[in-house]
Amino acid sequence: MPAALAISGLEKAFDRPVVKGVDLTIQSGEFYALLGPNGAGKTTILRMVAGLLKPDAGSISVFGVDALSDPVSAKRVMAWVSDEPMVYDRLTPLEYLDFVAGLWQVEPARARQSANDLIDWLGLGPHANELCGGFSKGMLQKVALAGALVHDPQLIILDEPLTGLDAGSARQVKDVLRQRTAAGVTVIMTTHILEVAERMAERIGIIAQGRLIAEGNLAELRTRLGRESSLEDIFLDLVAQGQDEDQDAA
Ligand SMILES: Nc1ncnc2c1ncn2[C@@H]1O[C@H](COP(=O)(O)OP(=O)(O)OP(=O)(O)O)[C@@H](O)[C@H]1O
Repeated sequence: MPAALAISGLEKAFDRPVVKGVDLTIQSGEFYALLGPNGAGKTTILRMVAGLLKPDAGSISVFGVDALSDPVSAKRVMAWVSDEPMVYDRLTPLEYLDFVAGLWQVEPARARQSANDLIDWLGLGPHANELCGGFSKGMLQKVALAGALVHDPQLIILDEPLTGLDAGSARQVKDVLRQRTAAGVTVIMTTHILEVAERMAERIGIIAQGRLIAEGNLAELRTRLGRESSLEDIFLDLVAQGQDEDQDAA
C-alpha cells in the first residue's frame, strides 16, 4: 500500500527560502501533527500538498499519485481545511454541503446522508437552515470542515483546525477527526496546541525555519532529547537546537 503522503526534497522561496528540502512520509491511517514556531513554513508545506502553491523543487505523492503532475486525481482523495474558513454567505450549511458535494459529483442520496451526519456530529443542526453570513468564526470553521469531508476524502489536511473554537466545538471537531482515523482515514494537521498534538497524534513532526528537525511519537522524541520531558519542553529544546544549527550553517 503506498503512503498516504510522501514528500521529498520539497522547497519553496518567496523573497527568501521558507521551505528548505523537506522529506516527510505519512502512512495510511496515521494521525500526524505538524508543530513549529510561527513562520516556520508549516502552512506553506501544506498549501503545496493541497495544490494551492507550486513548489520550487521536490515531489509530492498522495496514495501513490504524483500530486504535481496529476493534481486533479490527488485532490479527489484529499481534503484541505484552511485556518481561514471560506464558505458562501448566502447559502445555509445544508445548501453549502449540497453545492460542494455536487462539485465532487457525490451521488445525491449519499451526499445528503453525509451532510446530515456531519451537521449532526458538529452540532450545527439548529443552524442548518440559517444563512452562513450570520455565523461566528467558529461556526464557519465547522461548516468549512463539513464541506471538506462531504466527499469522504482519504487524506484530510487541516491548518490549525481548533484555533478559535470553544471547548465544546473543539471536542466535536476532535471527535469527527477521531471517527475518521478509526475508519482508516489519514489526518495531518498543524496545531499550536501542544496538548492536542500529544493526545491525538500518533506521530509528531517539528518544523523549524523551513526544515523538519525531528519526528516521532512522544516516547521517540523524549529519547532523542535523552530525558523525561513534557512535549512543551521537547518542542522548545528541539526548536532552539534547530535554530542553533541553522546559524552555524549560515
Ligand atoms: N504568499 C506569500 N508571500 C510571501 N511570503 C509568504 C507567503 N506565504 C508565506 N510567506 C512567508 O513564509 C514564511 C512561512 O510562513 P507559513 O505561513 O508557512 O508559516 P507557519 O509555520 O504556518 O506559521 P504560523 O504558525 O504562524 O501559521 C513566513 O515568513 C511568511 O511570512
